[in-house]
Amino acid sequence: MDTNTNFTLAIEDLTVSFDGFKAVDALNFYLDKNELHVVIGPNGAGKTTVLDLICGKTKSTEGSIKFLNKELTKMAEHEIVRAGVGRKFQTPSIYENLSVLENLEISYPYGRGVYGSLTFKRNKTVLDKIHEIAKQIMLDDALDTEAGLLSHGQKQWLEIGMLLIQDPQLLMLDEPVAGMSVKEREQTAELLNKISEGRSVLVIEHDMEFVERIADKVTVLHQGKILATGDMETVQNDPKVIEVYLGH
Ligand SMILES: Nc1ncnc2c1ncn2[C@@H]1O[C@H](COP(=O)(O)OP(=O)(O)OP(=O)(O)O)[C@@H](O)[C@H]1O
Repeated sequence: MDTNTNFTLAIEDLTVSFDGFKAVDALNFYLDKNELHVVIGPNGAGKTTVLDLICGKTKSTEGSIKFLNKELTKMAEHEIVRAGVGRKFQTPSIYENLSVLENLEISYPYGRGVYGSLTFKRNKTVLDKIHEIAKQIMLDDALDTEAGLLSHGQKQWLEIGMLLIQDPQLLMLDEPVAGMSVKEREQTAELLNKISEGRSVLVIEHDMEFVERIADKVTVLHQGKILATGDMETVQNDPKVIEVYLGH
């Protein structure tokens, strides 16, 4: 695709083969600003691989991934992060022996890495931002708490906060509510709805009740291809989707 688009993310003809097996097969996928899009589908459908391709962890065999009209397929992982793509993996990668505040501070986009960040003086701009994010992720009362002492759900929120502080235009989350309590799921739904304002959010999720709560759009992936895409109701009532995924 050589022309510019208004989409935050425009994926065209994206294919990746692992020893001849196409885990993602000629995928076309578009994401708007302010859109929270959930990808669902059976195990092995290619969901994680799509996120791996976007963040540069896996290189495509063919096709194009344009993020804000920048071609990502030729960029290194750290360049993609700097361009404004944040990704949260299933297991949180927080620093357990640092406080919530320090975890957020380390992620602030000045200097990179633990030593780079901590040698900077805390200034008001940074602290204001940390407080703003902490409030958003419901950890403003826990700023001095050691991250290792947080609940499972709070750890997930902290990691989301560590991405938000970098203000990504695209945020990708892999099964964000796995292992969370009912209450934490509700709070996470609210959080995700809020953070999709002004940016694009791409979520992989299996919990259909949660998907229904958050999704502006849903795409069902099956054998590396799109089986259906649209709003939740359309997708849920699609006979092909019921057959390969929801009916089980
Ligand atoms: N690096 C790799 N090398 C070889 N095969 C791979 C690689 N990564 C993924 N695959 C294969 O590609 C297919 C899609 O995997 P993927 O993890 O993307 O599925 P998924 O939809 O995320 O599944 P799940 O819901 O189980 O996480 C699987 O058959 C998987 O074994």
